[in-house]
Amino acid sequence: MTTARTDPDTPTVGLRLRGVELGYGPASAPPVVGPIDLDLPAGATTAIIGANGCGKSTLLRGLTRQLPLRAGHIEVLGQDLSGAGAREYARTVALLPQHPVALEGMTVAQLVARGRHPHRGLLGGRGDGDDAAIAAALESTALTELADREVTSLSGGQRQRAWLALVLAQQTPVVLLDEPTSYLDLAHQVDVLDLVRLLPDPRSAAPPESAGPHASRPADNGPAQTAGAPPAAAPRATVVAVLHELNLAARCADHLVAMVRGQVVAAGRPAEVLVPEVLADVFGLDADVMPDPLLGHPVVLPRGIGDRLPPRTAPASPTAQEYR
Ligand SMILES: Nc1ncnc2c1ncn2[C@@H]1O[C@H](COP(=O)(O)OP(=O)(O)OP(=O)(O)O)[C@@H](O)[C@H]1O
Repeated sequence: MTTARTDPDTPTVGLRLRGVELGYGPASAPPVVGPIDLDLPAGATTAIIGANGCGKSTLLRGLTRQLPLRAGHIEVLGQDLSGAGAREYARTVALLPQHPVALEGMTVAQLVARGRHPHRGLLGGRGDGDDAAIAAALESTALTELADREVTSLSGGQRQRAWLALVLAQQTPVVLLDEPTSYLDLAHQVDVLDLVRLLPDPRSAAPPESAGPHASRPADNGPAQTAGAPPAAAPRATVVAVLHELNLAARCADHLVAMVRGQVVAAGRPAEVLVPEVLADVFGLDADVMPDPLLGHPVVLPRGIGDRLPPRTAPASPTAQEYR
């Protein structure tokens, strides 16, 4: 497993699952997820991959307590938060759901401000810290100029960034994202994932600039303590994202978890998980994998499914030079 830090005072496991089972309907129905034991590294980015319907979103719902555990327990940053109230939990763990819906008439700024609710007392008003967190979240998602627009009037990608801004404004040390890039163009996908994978842990005094959207990518996909951009004094948030785009997952995540039918079948660094045997197990996909020539992370080259494979000797394709 990838471990993010060596400091003995900070937990190296962000989320520790033991015997976790999740499901819908009567308890007698078979679980959709589990039982699973899983350690996700603290201060690092984990991507969960797997075929449609294998239980990725269900697992995230369990991690945010939207879905009660049928069995087992989850430790968050070394703590048992099972007895914590909803507000307290939401100060530690934030979720960007797969299909969030904004209220009609709500502006981007109003939506993002909802991320501050867990930080206020029951009668508490909005303070300077709230305004700063909202402004920073809008800026890092490039939405400052759209702050007064109604969320429902935005494009799919802008809307997705608005929801991400809400999660950023929540300033939690654990951030869960269910397909955060599904409506984004390629540049915004890279931008958003680079933003979230460098999110500072809000419990530290890290300068917010360390999570800037254009911060550079470490070359080797290594664990957090070797990542090039943030200084050693800026611990990162624990981020868990469901991602379908395997090459982006390999580029942006320190750690991958592959699921099949509610079970974890592989977990580790991208180069350990994205191998042809695992891709065949998880997706029924025949694929080659090779290292990215510049960044070093694995790149998946899908060849086909089962016996519907195209011929291996493809006709010569035009070179980049010929396109120019
Ligand atoms: N609210 C629900 N009630 C009953 N069954 C559900 C519910 N939500 C999901 N399921 C079922 O649980 C299984 C896992 O669904 P889940 O959404 O967790 O998969 P996923 O891996 O996130 O899929 P996708 O990649 O398509 O988003 C599926 O069989 C799905 O039909």
